[in-house]
This record gives sequence, structure tokens and C-alpha cells, in this order.
Amino acid sequence: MKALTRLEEHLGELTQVFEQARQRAVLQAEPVLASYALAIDAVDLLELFCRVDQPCAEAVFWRAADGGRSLFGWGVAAELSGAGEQRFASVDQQWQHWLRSAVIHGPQPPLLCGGFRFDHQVQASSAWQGFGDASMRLMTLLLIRDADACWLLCQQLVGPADTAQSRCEQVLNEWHGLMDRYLSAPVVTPPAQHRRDQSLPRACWESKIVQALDALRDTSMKKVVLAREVLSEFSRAVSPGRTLARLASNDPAAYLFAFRRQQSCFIGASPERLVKLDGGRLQTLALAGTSRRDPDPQQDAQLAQALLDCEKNRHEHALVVQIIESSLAPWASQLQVPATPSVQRLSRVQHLSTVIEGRLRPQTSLLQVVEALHPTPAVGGHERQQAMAHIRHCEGFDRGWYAAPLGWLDAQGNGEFIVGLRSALLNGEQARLFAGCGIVPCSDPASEYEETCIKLAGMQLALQA
Ligand SMILES: C=C(O[C@H]1C=CC=C(C(=O)O)[C@@H]1O)C(=O)O
Repeated sequence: MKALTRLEEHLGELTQVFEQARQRAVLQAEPVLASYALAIDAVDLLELFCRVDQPCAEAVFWRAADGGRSLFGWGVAAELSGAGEQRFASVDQQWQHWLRSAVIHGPQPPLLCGGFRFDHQVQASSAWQGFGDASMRLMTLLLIRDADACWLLCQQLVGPADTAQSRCEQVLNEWHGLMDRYLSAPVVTPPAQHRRDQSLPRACWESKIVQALDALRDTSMKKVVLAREVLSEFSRAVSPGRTLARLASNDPAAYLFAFRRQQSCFIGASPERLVKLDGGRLQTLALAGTSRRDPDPQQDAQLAQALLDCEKNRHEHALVVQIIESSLAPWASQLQVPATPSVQRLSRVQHLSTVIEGRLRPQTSLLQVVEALHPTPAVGGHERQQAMAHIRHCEGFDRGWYAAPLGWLDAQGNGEFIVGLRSALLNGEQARLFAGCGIVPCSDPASEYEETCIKLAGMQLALQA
């Protein structure tokens, strides 16, 4: 807590940074990005997220699966958005534009975090209002933790008509709001009791799989991923903090994320990295092919071996590897692609997984790679346009940010995006849960349905009182 109260001591420097940005903004006649970072004592960012768990907070939490970087963002200073086909490019261009004149101070560069809608061609349903086709936010306060090092980043967009003082005040107001919530006694609300679930009846969903199998037989489409949405209702508002804490303890090997926007929170524990970029080194992951886990280690090892030996799962997986490799080729060199997959174990499921590494080509940005990869056949299908059209016409609900790229990028071009799987959209007493499966010609509708149930179980457990 001591670590979190030092901002006032830096007010002089903070004002100087904002003043410099204001002067540039006057010269350029447009707002200028200003960021000020300072090292602070290590803070448990998950605990921070849980303690400031109150409705209407604009907050973000993100934690890498390898226990690497965690982020906690509070308050929105500015947002880069985009719509339609150009959404990745337009965020990229606006970000580059801001960075050309930015005033940056301290040991961490400015950083955006947010996400992209799964399919920009589908109109957002009312549940997903506020999330956008592309929405990368400059959070007013961003806490970054890498291993034991921790930083506080204050970010603002300073306009020509602003004063440095007014910008400082905004940062301090957010800071005090955060501290008030953090330091006040936690509001202990009784846990929400699960009331009921609504979803497409099993037979109807399985008939969609039969329809997909027909399409795989009758067209040149080779794979399509179909998902289910389950609308769960609870006795009272579901707490994002409590849910996130449970996800963290139930599945420590997953990426954790929570995007709080107005009354809603998109939350999850995803096993799937889309792409990580660190100093030009690129890492991505092909993840497809699933089996359940078994509490008995011997049985569990047998299930893993059966997954590796299963022709259907190997085919489903190989398609993902092949497409990721070809999608990356224009953007990355020296690609290393292992010939055989390994097994990635999570608490409830195990997946076939292949780590793919390479070097980013010059003049290429992280968002160009994200755009090239999304949607991989692990969440869309192959051929991509055919599969997307099939999902659009047959799935029957709005995926929103489910199965979409979520993550962060910084002013040095580094960043990481994951795929928004094993997730739910919380809104008051309701939670929409999502899970899907890759359908290939020999898929069995009943087994696919059961696979979605296992994939949903992690979130269901986290939501349970
Ligand atoms: C689409 C999902 O999982 C994908 C990722 C891993 C394994 C998958 C599979 O085996 O079908 C899916 O492609 C989901 O969890 O909703």
C-alpha cells in the first residue's frame, strides 16, 4: 500500500511532462500523447483488481500465462478505435501518429490495451455495445508488473486548450478514486446464486454440426469452428473480481483477462496466445484438438497419448499449423515450426499445441501480424472466408469479443495478443458464456457437444457461489 501512495511526490515532474505536451499540442494544433512512468514497490495486481471491484469502473486486467507480465489499467484517457475492414490498420496508423509527437518520460513506454471484435461484418448485439470493432485504450493509470518489478504509468492526451494543471488534476482524481476504493474496507457482498441457464437445446446445436458436416462435404471448406452461447442468470450481480480470482486459482496455466466497460465485463482464462512480440522476436501458438483431463495420472497420460494418436485431432491441428505458417510468411522470417505437436494441459482439458517462432520482418507492426493471423482456423476455420460466412449464417449469436484478439501494445512496438477463449460477458445478474469446437469431416456431433460442456465448466465453476 505504501508503494501506491507516492504519486503526489512526483507532481512537479508530472506537470512538466504535461506542460511540454501542451506546448507541442499548441504548435501542432492537435492533442499530444504524454506519458510519465515511475518504478513502485511490487503490487499484486490481481488483488488490486478484486479490491476495486465496483460497478461502472472502467478497468482492465491482463496477465500472461507464463506468469510474466501483468497489467492493471484504471480510467480511460483516450481510445483508438476503428471499424470495418480497416480497423487494425486505422488503430495502427493513429497510434504511430500519436507516437511521432509524444512526450515520454520514465522507465516504461506508453501502452495501449484492448481488443477487437471477432467479426466486423456482424452488427454488434446490444450485449456487446461499448466493446467496438476495434478498441485500444490509453488508460489514465496503468500498473505494469514484470516478475518482481512494478511501474505506475500515467497517460494523457493533452490538447492545445488544456492546461498542464487540468491534466494533472485528472490523473490525480483517478488516482484518488482508485486509492479510496483500494484502501476502504472491501464491500463483502454475498455470492451470487446460480438461478438458470438458457441455451440452444442440445439437439438443435447438434443439428448445426450436421449442417456444418454437410457443408464440409459439399464445398471446398475444410474446417469450421462452431460455438455455443449459454446465458446464465444469477440471484444478484456477478462480481468480476470474485470471478477473476476464481479463474486464477482454478487455472493458473491460462492467460487471465478482464475488460470492464460501463456495466459489462468481458472476462476469461484463455489457453491461447495469438502472438507475442518482444524486440523483433515473434511467438505464436497453434492450438486445436481437445481431450478431457482425468484425475488419475495414468488415465490422464493415456488420454494425452490418445489425443496425439487421434487422426481426426491431428488433422484438425495440422490445418491450424499450416495456415498460421502461411499467414505469417509475409510478416515474419526464420519461422521455426516443430514437426509434431505436444500436449498443453489445463485444469479441465488438454490440447494439441505447436509453438511457432520467428523474426518480425522490418517495417512490420504487431497489429499487422494480429490482422494476418485473425481468425486462425482454431476459432474460424479453413478456408477463412468460407468458414466466416458459415459461422455468420449458422451459429446464431453474436460472438462479440469471444474468440477475438485481446491484448496490449507499447510505443516500442512490443506487445502480446491472446485469443478471447474460455470467457464470459458479465452484465449485472447475467453472464453469457462461450465455447466452441473445430468441426472437420469426421467430427461427431455428440462428442463436440460434450467438448463444449467441458470447455464451459471452468467458467461455470468460477461463477458458482
Ligand atoms: C473455440 C475454442 O477452442 C479452440 C481452441 C482450442 C481447441 C479447440 C478444439 O479442439 O476444437 C478450438 O479450436 C473454445 O474454447 O471456445
